[in-house]
Amino acid sequence: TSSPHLPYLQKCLSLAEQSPPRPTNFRVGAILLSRKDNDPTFADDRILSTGYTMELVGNTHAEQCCFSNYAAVHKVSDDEVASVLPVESGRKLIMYVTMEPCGKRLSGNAPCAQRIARTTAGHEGVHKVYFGVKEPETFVGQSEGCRMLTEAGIEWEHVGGLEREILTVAFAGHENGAEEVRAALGDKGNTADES
Ligand SMILES: Nc1nc(=O)c(N)c(NC[C@H](O)[C@H](O)[C@H](O)COP(=O)(O)O)[nH]1
Ligand SMILES: [Zn+2]
Repeated sequence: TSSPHLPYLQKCLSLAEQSPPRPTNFRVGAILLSRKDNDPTFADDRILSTGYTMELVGNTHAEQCCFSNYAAVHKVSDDEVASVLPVESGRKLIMYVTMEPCGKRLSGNAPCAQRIARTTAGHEGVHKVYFGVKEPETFVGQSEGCRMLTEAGIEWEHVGGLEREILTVAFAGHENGAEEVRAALGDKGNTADES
């Protein structure tokens, strides 16, 4: 039986495919939604925002665009997005991202794990993040995103099954993308089943 999370990762993958290919980052897609507690079929999910890498002007990440899009709709600056995220008893904020939120960016811009963690400063914020692959070591070596989420008290979970597709899209702008996909598939934590 396939995981109920896969349709959301599939949608994130479609978002990632809209990202302009670059050798200097990964093409990633993200969704922010509100989920009713104890709702096993996710029937009452409410999509709040989506984003993909470089959707917005500048060197922007998918999760960053997801928050920025939401902030813009609610007429606040990116830094104030936490103040306009919905807080409803019996519901939690969930994020789906094709790739583990970054813990460090070579550009020095604020990493997405930090942006997600900031939503919980003084607010309920994001409760859990589901992602389809760990960040490959290409740019920053061993990824720190999950550790940063844990430190912020935010749950996270790797949902397997779409690793090859997600990495193929992520690496599309890279010189030797196919080789990097094979290497990343070999990494522990991204071992796709042999199918
Ligand atoms: N989760 C995630 N979403 C994205 O939209 C994206 N592009 C990355 N990519 C992570 C990678 O580590 C950084 O792209 C490099 O570290 C270069 O940093 P910049 O992107 O130039 O800030 N990761
Ligand atoms: Zn990021």
